[in-house]
Amino acid sequence: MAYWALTGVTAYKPVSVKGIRFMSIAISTRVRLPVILKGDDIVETEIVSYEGLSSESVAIVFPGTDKQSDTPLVRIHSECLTGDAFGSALCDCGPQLREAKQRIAREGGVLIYLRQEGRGIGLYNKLKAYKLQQDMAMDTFTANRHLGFANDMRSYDEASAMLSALGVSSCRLLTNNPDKVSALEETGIQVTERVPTGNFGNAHNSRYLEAKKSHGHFLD
Ligand SMILES: Nc1nc2c(ncn2[C@@H]2O[C@H](COP(=O)(O)OP(=O)(O)OP(=O)(O)O)[C@@H](O)[C@H]2O)c(=O)[nH]1
Ligand SMILES: [Zn+2]
Repeated sequence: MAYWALTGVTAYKPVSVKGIRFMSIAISTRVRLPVILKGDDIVETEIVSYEGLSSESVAIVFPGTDKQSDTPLVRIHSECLTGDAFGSALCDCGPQLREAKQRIAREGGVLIYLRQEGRGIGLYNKLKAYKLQQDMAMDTFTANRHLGFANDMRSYDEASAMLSALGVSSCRLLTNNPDKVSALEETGIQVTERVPTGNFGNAHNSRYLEAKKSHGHFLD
């Protein structure tokens, strides 16, 4: 199911032309956003909002993006309130987001922050999935299915449209997730290189990382 169908919010739906899906969205607001990388190391970015999305997803454009070749470094990050904001050790999202900001700040590029919490099932359902993992020893994907969802409910059509609206038609993608690479290619954004994101294992997320690996993630 597409994400906008899950959330019940109407967005402009993608149309298919010669097998490539397109979405019609437009940039709404671009505004300066200084971002703290570490200590007093601050980078001047721009945050971008859009019209026509199913949720309030944003792009963060780092300086130097337009000076790069035609293939900026891009990270498409799905929202994880627990990991991104609270520093949860149950997943690897927090360290991945920090890594992405630091790497993209070094050379320019774009961070797409998709409001697809819990792989698209939403925060409260993700917490239910955590409960099943903790009480019934289910893995992250089994817990999703137990709740009546697919393994992964995300769509990257909007991410692709957000990049296109910024003039990005090809990129180097910071990810270990093969689905993100193929989804961008299917929507007409060329991925010239998959740049691996780090392996941020700890004592609490080993089962989560193992489950991702068994579902095709490139994790060593
Ligand atoms: N349903 C569910 N979602 C989870 C769980 N743990 C983390 N997540 C969500 O998984 C998503 C991870 O997103 P990303 O880091 O962008 O993507 P990824 O698929 O791990 O791929 P990478 O690009 O390699 O990081 C976030 O939306 C988290 O909220 C879980 O146990 N159950
Ligand atoms: Zn997370």
